Amino acid sequence: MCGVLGIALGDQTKVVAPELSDGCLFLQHRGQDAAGITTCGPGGRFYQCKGNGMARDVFTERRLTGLAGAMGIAHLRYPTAGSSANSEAQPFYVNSPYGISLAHNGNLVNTLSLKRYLDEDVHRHINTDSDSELLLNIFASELEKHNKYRVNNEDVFHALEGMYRLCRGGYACVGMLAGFALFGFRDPNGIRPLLFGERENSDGTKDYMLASESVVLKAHNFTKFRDLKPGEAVIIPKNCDKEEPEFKQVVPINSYRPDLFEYVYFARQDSVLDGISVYHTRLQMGKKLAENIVEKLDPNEIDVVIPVPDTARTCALQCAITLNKPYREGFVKNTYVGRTFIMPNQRERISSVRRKLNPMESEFKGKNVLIVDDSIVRGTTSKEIVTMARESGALKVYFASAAPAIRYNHIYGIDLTDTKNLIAYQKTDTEVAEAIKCDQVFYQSLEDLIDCCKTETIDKFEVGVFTGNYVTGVEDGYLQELERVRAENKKNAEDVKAAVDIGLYNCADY
Ligand SMILES: O=P(O)(O)OC[C@H]1O[C@H](OP(=O)(O)OP(=O)(O)O)[C@H](O)[C@@H]1O
Ligand SMILES: NC(=O)CC[C@H](N)C(=O)O
Ligand SMILES: [Mg+2]
Repeated sequence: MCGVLGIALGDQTKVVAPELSDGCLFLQHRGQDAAGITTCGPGGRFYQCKGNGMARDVFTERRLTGLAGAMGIAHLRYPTAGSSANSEAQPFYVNSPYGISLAHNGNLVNTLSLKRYLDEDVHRHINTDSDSELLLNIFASELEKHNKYRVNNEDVFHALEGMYRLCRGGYACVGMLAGFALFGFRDPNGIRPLLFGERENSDGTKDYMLASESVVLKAHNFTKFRDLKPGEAVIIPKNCDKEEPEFKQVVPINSYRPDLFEYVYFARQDSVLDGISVYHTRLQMGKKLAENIVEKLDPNEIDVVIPVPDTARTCALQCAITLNKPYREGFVKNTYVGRTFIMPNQRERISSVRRKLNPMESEFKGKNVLIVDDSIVRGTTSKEIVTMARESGALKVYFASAAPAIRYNHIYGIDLTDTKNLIAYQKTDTEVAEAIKCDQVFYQSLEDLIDCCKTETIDKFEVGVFTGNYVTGVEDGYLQELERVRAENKKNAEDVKAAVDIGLYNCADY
C-alpha cells in the first residue's frame, strides 16, 4: 500500500520538488521503506532522488535543490513484491520510448507471464524483482508500438489500454512522459485509490495534483478534487497553464471495489477515499464492534476500553461510548517509532511494538480490560500488548478487532506470502485467543464491516484478505514465485549488495 503523488505547476518557472517532498510527509504512513522523487525540468530532462529510508531522510535539502522542473512524481514504498532493496525504490525510469518515469501503488498478480512476455516477445530488460518495473515496461512497450517520432494524448491512452489488457492486479499509478505530460491511472476495479485535484493561483494559472489520499490535496490547497474512477486515466500536459488536463475512461469499469483494508488500517483517518470518510467508517466500526461484543459477553465484565494506538483509537473511542464504559489511553505511543506492521522483518516488528507502546500501570491494575485494535494480522502487536497488560496487573484481558479474522493473503498490498504467518490461519477464534493469550477475542463480522463503509454508490469492496476470493483472481504459481524470491532474498541477506542492491540505481550521497 505505497503512496504515490504527482504535481504539475502552471507556472513553469517554479520548482515542484519542495512541494512533492512536503506532500510525501502526508503519505508516509503508506510506506516507510523507501522514498523517491523524479522531476522533469528544462529540455525534458529527468532529475531523480530515491533510496531506502523515510521521506525526511531521503529528501535532504541538498538533494532537493538538485531536482529541477515544475512537474514531478513521488513515491513512498512498502514493498509487496521483490525485496526491500535500494534498487527497488521508486519511481522507476526507462529511457525508451520518449523517457518515462512511473510510481506504482499496488501489486500485479500475473508477474510470471509478464516477465516472460517482456523477455521473449518484446525483448525488454528487467533489472529487479519489482512488479512496478514490469508495469512500466509493459506501458513502454505498448507506447513504442505507435512507432512515432512524437506521441499525442490519444496514443498514450491507447498504450494504457494495452497495458490494462496485459496487467492483472491492483494498481494506482502516477507517471511522466519526458517533456510532455504528467499522467495517472487506476486499475479497472478501483482496488487502489487515486485522486486528482486542482488549485487556482492568484496569477490565474492552475496547478494539478494526483495523490493516493485526499489529505495531501487538502493540505496543499488543491480544494477541487475527485477520485479517478476504476479504469480511468488522466493526462496533465506539461504546459498546464495553456492546456487543460484530459480524462478518459480507458477501459470499462470492471467492478468498483476499493480495498476494504484502506478503511481499516492503510489510510489516514482524515482522508476521504472514493467519497467515503475513513474517520466515519472507523467510528462505525467501533459502534458495530460494541454491539457485537454485548451479544457474547456481559458488559459488566468490562471495566475499561483501551485502544492500541494509533490506528484503532477512533474505533475504540466509539466502542467505549456504545458500551458506556470509560475509554482510557492505557498505552502511550512513542511517536518517534513508525508503523510496526509495515516494517520489513519480524525481529524488527517485535522489538518495535515494545519500543513504540508503553503501558500505564494505573489503567490496568486490578481491572478487566477490553483492548481494541483495528486488525490482528500476524499477531505481533496483540501478543505483546496482552502480555504488557497482564504485566501491568490487568485481571482479565479481552481483545477486540475492528476487522474480521485474517486468514488469507492480501495480494494487492500487504507483504504476506505465507498464510501460515497469519495468527488466525487455520484457527478458530478460541484458538486465536489462546495464541495471543487473552481471555476472549472478538472479531467484527465481514458483513458489519462492509456496512460500516458502504455508501449508495459503493457497496462492494475488495475483501480477499478475509475470504480468499480475489476480484482479479491470481495467476497459477504467482504466490509460489513470490515465496521463491523472498527465500532467495533471505538467503542472500548476508550479501544483499551483490544480489539485489544493484548499484545502477544508486542514491548518491552527495
Ligand atoms: O497483528 P499484527 O501483525 O501486529 O498487525 C496488526 C497491527 O499492526 C498495525 O499497527 P501499526 O503499528 O503498523 O500502525 P499504527 O500505529 O497505525 O496502528 C495495526 O494497526 C495493528 O495494530
Ligand atoms: N505497496 C505497494 O504499493 C508496493 C508497490 C510495488 N508492488 C512494490 O513492491 O514496490
Ligand atoms: Mg496498530
